[in-house]
Amino acid sequence: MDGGLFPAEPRRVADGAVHLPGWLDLAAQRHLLEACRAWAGPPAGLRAVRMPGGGQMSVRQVCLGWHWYPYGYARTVADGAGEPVKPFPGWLGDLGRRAVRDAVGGAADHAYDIALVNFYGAGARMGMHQDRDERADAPVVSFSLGDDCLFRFGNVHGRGRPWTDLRLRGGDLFVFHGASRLAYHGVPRTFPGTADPALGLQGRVNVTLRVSGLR
Ligand SMILES: O=C(O)CCC(=O)C(=O)O
Ligand SMILES: [Fe+2]
Repeated sequence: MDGGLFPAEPRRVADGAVHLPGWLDLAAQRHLLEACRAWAGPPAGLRAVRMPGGGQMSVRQVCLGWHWYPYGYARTVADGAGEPVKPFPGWLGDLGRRAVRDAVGGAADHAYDIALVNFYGAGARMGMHQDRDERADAPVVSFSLGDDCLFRFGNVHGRGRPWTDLRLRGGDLFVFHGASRLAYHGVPRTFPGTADPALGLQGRVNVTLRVSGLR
């Protein structure tokens, strides 16, 4: 954004992957961040995910609707104290459908029922992976808040090249669907201290919305 005077153009990153810089205005970013802070609290709050290999993700996460753990979804914190997962709020689904309408067009009637909220402190990163534990092919909607990051959007065949590196900033929307729904992607780094001071967030938060296809 150029000081907000000229809304940035949607950018097609790959077939089925769209970046809409600055889609959330400051008020919407504040509202989403405030909600994330509430969701981060116990029970079933922010946690460090343990991987099957024994390592720990550097990103801390809280889930709404369905609890993600490697590699599946449950209604409770199945890899923790077993508390029920927090509900997925209706307004967040509305926001997701609006995002898909702007990014993709069409009816956008997807019944979003999962939010994964990721908190990136300084030095946190996320390796190349597919979002493939869902049983539905609805678009994944991603909102970014706070610090900029380097976002790497790759291909459906593997973790390697070709990929496109782009900078996701606070307020940005990224949607991937269709031919890109199972593309590998990751966050090699964030840029600490780049968040808009008006937001009052140190670090980066990313919220992805998904349709589980689970009952
Ligand atoms: O932090 C991001 O921008 C990406 C997060 C992500 O890929 C995920 O939660 O599966
Ligand atoms: Fe992902």
